[in-house]
Formats: sequence, structure tokens, C-alpha cells
Amino acid sequence: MRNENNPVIIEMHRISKFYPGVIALDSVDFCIRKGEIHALAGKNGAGKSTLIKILGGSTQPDDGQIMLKGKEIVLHSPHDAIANGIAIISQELMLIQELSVMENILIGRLPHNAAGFVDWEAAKTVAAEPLKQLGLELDLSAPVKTLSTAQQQAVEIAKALSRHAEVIIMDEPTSSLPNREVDHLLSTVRRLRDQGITIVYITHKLKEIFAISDSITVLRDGKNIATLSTSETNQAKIVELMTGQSADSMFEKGNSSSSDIPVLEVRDISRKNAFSHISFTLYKGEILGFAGLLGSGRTEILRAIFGCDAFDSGSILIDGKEIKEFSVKEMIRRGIALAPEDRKLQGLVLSMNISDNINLATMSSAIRNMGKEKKTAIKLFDSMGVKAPSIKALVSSLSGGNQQKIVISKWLATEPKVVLLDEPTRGIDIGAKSDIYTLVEKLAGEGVSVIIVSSEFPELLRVCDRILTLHDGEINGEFLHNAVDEETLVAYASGSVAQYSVEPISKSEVK
Ligand SMILES: Nc1ncnc2c1ncn2[C@@H]1O[C@H](COP(=O)(O)OP(=O)(O)OP(=O)(O)O)[C@@H](O)[C@H]1O
Repeated sequence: MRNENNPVIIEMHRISKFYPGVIALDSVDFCIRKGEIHALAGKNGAGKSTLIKILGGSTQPDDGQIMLKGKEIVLHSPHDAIANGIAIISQELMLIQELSVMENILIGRLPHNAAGFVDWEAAKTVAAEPLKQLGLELDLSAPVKTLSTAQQQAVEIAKALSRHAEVIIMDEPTSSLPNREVDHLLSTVRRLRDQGITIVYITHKLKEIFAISDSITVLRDGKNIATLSTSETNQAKIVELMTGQSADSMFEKGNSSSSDIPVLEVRDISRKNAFSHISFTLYKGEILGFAGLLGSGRTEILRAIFGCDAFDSGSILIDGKEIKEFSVKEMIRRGIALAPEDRKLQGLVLSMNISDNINLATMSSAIRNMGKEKKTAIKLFDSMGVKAPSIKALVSSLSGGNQQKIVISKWLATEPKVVLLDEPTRGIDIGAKSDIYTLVEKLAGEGVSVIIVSSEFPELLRVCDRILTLHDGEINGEFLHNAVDEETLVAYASGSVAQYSVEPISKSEVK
């Protein structure tokens, strides 16, 4: 709980930051108290990253003032921030994979003996200290590349502690962690707070904000909308503050557009070590969800349908005709589109602009029709509500939610009849999520069929007509969206429902 008696450790006053055509931060005041976990919430593009980059010294504000324990500080570089006890743990960890745990913790600061050689014994003692503070036992000599993501994150935190960080900023720390590691990270964060360390915690996951934080600051369109004590507010209120809309209106399922016309029939496909005996039918205008955890085979099944990966047995039919030739090119020709999970690696070319990215999947010859490309880009840019100065803006400058809209636009440009969306809302804010659900419903209304893979089951319940649960490469349950709850989906997806025979659902029930 926020303790108003804790002294203020950092005050940011009237911080502004301008980029060409964008006010990233508009005279923001941000106050953090010592020993609290302060969550920073806001839609994509609200200004969270810019604010913490300023606090971490990697971006300079155009206006405003930063006070640390009552004294003004000027942060010209990340080095200045570290010297002032402020550390950032980014989503992309800054570790050197080939070096050991100890070398990473003490990077640039290994102790030397009188003869000028590294004093490895002293290094061991110094590096062990922050790990002890975190309550962790790690082999100090193990190369970092042999550790799990959660362990690597712990090394990054230990590095910050060994540099005497008093304020640790964590940017989406659970986004790359498997579910089972999340609770462990949250208890590490609480442990740090109890030792008097101040944490600024950025996440799009509201559940996490309420599980961990003492206070919440909400940014919207570059402004500080409110700073609240977590115990005195609730999720619906935070959604309202983030979006300016009531939470209820964003989470109502629209009418189903599902028909009786089969579009995609997957018959008993199997691939060794990936999935087995997968059979289902997708109908015209239907939104079908795959509820599965990491390793359930969900991504592999989509990739097989899209022709990226082969399967060992079984068959796939589109519009009643069995497909004999499997390649991405052929599947695009037959009207299938896949928006992949890792949008930065597989979905976009970050160094290219919005227009070129939208037209990527339809550029087929060396001679480009620039007029047509521009028309397509403008149409999708407008209909998707992308927040950027123009179609010429670089995709790398967009927020996560807007990047995702570009990935989806790229595939809509191919005018598909089946859209496969792999974790379409991962890491994006609630406003952009709502835009994507609305878009999916609009597509279904136009007769496009959609498969959504997600580990966020409330999202599937919100948008899908029907949901298949996947565990260990097999479909182990089939549910209508209005006949199932989150707990049941979790039980099936985690395999904790041992014996279950899938009751076939008649199409009349789906509607
Ligand atoms: N280097 C940059 N050049 C141009 N515009 C930028 C740059 N960095 C951020 N912006 C713009 O500033 C605004 C705020 O972006 P910021 O990344 O701070 O938002 P955010 O709340 O962190 O979003 P997300 O949750 O997607 O990370 C956005 O409109 C973004 O496009």
C-alpha cells in the first residue's frame, strides 16, 4: 500500500519531449516515493517509454526538471543515471551471453590485485552479494547463455544492485517469461521493495499491476492523467483513465457472423514432436480461438496451415478442395494469411516505412505500382486507426500496438479469406487490444474467417465464437464462447483435466 509518509525519492517536474509531429510528453509531473512499487500504465504511445528513457539518461527532455532526494540532477547519459542510483532493466536484457554470471554482474568493475591482475576470489565475493540479497543461488562461473530467461533477468537485477541502484525501473519484465516464472519474479520485486529499493514497474497487464504495485500513474497522450494508491482504485477505473472510455463498453462481445459454410478443413494432421491428430473445421465468418500455453503446439499448427512447415500426415482442404502443394506462396494465393507472434522478427521490416511494410506481402514483381501501393497503404492506415504522422513514418518509431496494426494491415492487403493471428495482442495496451478485437469482428462480419491463438484466455472469451483448447500438441476440448469460463480453459490448456472426451458441438449451437 502506498505510504504517504515515505520520503519522495524522485520528482519529475513539467517534463516535455517533442518528436517531429508528435508530443511524446506534455509537461508531465511524476513523483515516486522511496520503497514503493510504482506502476506506470498507459496505452501504446502514451509516453511511458519516453518518460523512463529520460529517467534512465538515454533520452534528454526538451523541458522540465528532475529532482533526486530534493536536489536537481541532469542526466546526460545512462552512465549519469547509474551514478545517481537509477537503473533500467529493459525488455531486451543487456547481458553479454558468452561471459559468466560473475563477469556480467561486475562488468567494467572487476576487482584487481596489487599486481594488476583480476582478483577472481574478491570478484566472487562481491558478485555473490547481490544474488544473496535476491535470495538466489546461481553458479557464478556459468556462462549467461546457459541460463533461463528468468535467471538472466535476475543477473540483470543483481548487476543493478551491485552498482548500488536505489531506483530500479522494470520495463515489461514478465513479457518474455513463461507463466510459471511470473510469480517468482513478482516475489523478487516485493523482496526488493521490502529492502527499501524503489521500483518503477511498467506493464500492460492490469492483473499484474494490481498484484504488485503500491501506486499507479496513468499516462494518456503524453500527459499524467492521475497518480493513485492501488488499494483505492480498481481495474475498470484504470482502463477508463487509460482510454477515456468505460471498461464495460470495451469488453462486450459483438454478434457472431459465423455461418454453416466450411472454409478451412483440417483433417487429422500430425507432425512429430509438434502436434498430433489435429482436426477441426473453420466456417465462413467464424472467429475460432486456440487456447494453449507455450509449447502446446499452437504456433506450429498455424505455421503448418500457412505452408511454412510441413506435416507428416493428414490433409487440409480449402473451400472443399484438398491442398496438394504446400508453400507460403500457394497458401497466400489460396487466401490464407498469418500474422506471426514475433512481430519485430517475422512480421515487419523495422527500417522501412509504414507504406512499404503494408505492401510487403503483395509486392510480387520488380516493377512496383507506386500509385496502387499508396492507395492501399492510406486505406488500411486510415481504417486501422494507426497513430503516426503519415504512411511515410518509419515502423521502428511506432509503439507496439501501432506496429501490430501494420502487421495485420500487411496481410489484409492480400485480401485473405482466412486470417491466422498468433498472439495478436501480446505486449499491446488495452486500447489497441480493443481496436484489434473490433477489427477482427469487422472482418468476420465481412465473411473473413479468423483463427486467434492466445495465452490470454479472457481475450479469447471476449472475441471468439468457439474455442479449442490445446495441450501437449493435441486438441483436448472444444467450447462455445458463452458456455465456458477462464478457469475451465486454464484447466484444459494446462492438462490438469485428465480424462475428457470432446463433445462435438453442432453448428446450430454455435450461432
Ligand atoms: N524516437 C522517436 N521518434 C519519433 N517518435 C517517437 C520516438 N520515440 C517515441 N516516439 C513517439 O512518442 C510517442 C510516445 O511513445 P512511447 O514509446 O513513449 O509510448 P509508450 O507509452 O512507451 O508506448 P508502448 O507501450 O507501445 O511502448 C508515440 O507517439 C511514439 O510514436
